[in-house]
Amino acid sequence: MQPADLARRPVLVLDFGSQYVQLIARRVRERRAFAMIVRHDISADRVKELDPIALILSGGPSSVYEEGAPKCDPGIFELDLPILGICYGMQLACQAMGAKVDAVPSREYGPAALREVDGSSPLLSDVPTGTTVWMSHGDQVHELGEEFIGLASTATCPLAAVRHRSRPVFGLQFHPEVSHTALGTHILGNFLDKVAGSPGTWTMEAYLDQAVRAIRERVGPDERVVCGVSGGVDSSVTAALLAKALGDRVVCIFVDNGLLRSGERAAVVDMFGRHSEAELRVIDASERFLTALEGETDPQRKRVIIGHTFIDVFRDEAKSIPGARFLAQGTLYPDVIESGGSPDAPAATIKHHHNVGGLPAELGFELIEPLRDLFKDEVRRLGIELGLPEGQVWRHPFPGPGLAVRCLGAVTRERLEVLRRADAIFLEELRAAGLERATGQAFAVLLPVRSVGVMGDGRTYESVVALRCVDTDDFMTADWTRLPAELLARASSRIINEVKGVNRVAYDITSKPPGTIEWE
Ligand SMILES: Nc1ncnc2c1ncn2[C@@H]1O[C@H](COP(=O)(O)OP(=O)(O)OP(=O)(O)O)[C@@H](O)[C@H]1O
Ligand SMILES: O=c1[nH]c(=O)c2[nH+]cn([C@@H]3O[C@H](COP(=O)(O)O)[C@@H](O)[C@H]3O)c2[nH]1
Ligand SMILES: NC(=O)CC[C@H](N)C(=O)O
Ligand SMILES: [Mg+2]
Repeated sequence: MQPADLARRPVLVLDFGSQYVQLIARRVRERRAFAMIVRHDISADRVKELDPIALILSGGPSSVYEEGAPKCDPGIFELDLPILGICYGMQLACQAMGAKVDAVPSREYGPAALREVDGSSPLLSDVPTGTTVWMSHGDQVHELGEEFIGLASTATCPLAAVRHRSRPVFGLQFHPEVSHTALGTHILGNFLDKVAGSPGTWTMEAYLDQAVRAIRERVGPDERVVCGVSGGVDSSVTAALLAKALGDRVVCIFVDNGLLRSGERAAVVDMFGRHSEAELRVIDASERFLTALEGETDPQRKRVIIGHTFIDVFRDEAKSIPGARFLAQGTLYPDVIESGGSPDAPAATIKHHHNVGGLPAELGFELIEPLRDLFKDEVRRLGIELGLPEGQVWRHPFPGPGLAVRCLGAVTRERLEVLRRADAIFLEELRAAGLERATGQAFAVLLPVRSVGVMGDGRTYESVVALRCVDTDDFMTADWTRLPAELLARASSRIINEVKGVNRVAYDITSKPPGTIEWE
């Protein structure tokens, strides 16, 4: 087997509803193995098809002894694959093989120190006694039965780590994936390297080779790929990847949907011209988008309208591109998860990302989405690997539905213009303060309310703009940026003075969760 193929064999993370399931996937990738999150009840047959090197059973809010608690297909324990159960996952694996699980009298949340560590076990190799681990449980394994052996304890948890006597099955009652568990990534690494035999070669370089090969296998010599580009990181990386795989059989399409920021169209065309060899077509579809959005105020319906209109525009343009069977998009893992996940890993729908949940049923293209498994920071590393310029790689994201999901309420040309000007001022001030690169994403939102003010001794009754700026690497979680008060003051005063129709500016101090980054 080629090293690249072995690198590509996944570690499947079975999702039992843990808050931390994404984090487990990230940690696995940090140890250079390829993680895929799948539903907890994935069948043993499907697992065999996916050909993983190991399984990780996540934690979860349920108790294994409750009616209706999520279970896995018992067949997965018969596949002889290395398995690591974390918290609920450990309780489930132990219960499935004869152990007893019960509620503990006092629940355990937060730090605990490991004792009686069996350092001869591969899982806990180089993990000293006294290591701090993070606990979050109200149940625990009481009687191990015949098949398991304890590997470590804490003051209140006699079985903090266990292993099966003869199979490569391990369990951790604590959470190795959270950063508060000292050596957590090391312990996961022990499982991957020493138990599962992971080659640790899942690098961005290996990913790139693999992705290029897969594209070449799919697209025939007379076929072409239409690639939606927005100037954003994800689509620029997608376009560069396609150009590497297919040369001039890629046609890039940038749609001006009338929802772009101030100066964006010219900047994108300029950047693309300087750094890409691929053909770029710019389509002015603003009339079409704004007409389709007329009178719509519901956030999900706005996204669906935009997703459909994008596809209509791509389809019309593809008529003049012979052999255009494929549409490429820069879809990332968070877009998929927030849109409700995939059949292998369903999740709650948070919002229809225009490029996933907002797509029409009949696409008219086959999709190529080489970044679908990646987080944003991984895409940025891939961009660097592909030689994209720094400015492009570190650009703040801008969503495909653009200003439509920041213009709360009805989307009209007039309201878009107000928003565009306020947004430009905020970004100008952020750049002037040298803080663009240090922050994850920043923008203005136009609220559908008016407030009373006093300007020039007279009463005003005008719109409110909210400013949002967040710190994040992966855009799955985020905290609001503690921007300097002087910067906020300057932005606020300039927006009110320079943008007619706005008399109040607010700063959004909500993290994600519970908020999302965008307001709609
Ligand atoms: N104006 C546009 N014209 C053509 N395609 C677009 C446009 N906006 C978005 N897309 C398509 O939708 C995909 C998802 O958009 P998204 O904003 O998530 O990614 P991006 O714009 O490439 O990167 P970033 O997240 O950094 O903004 C893009 O990768 C691209 O394929
Ligand atoms: O191309 C996109 N189409 C969409 O429909 C969409 N919705 C949100 N986003 C971007 O995704 C990231 C996470 O956003 P939320 O916290 O608002 O869900 C942030 O970077 C958002 O800007 C989108 N990008
Ligand atoms: N974090 C978890 O996986 C918790 C598992 C189980 N609900 C418990 O309380 O022990
Ligand atoms: Mg974008």
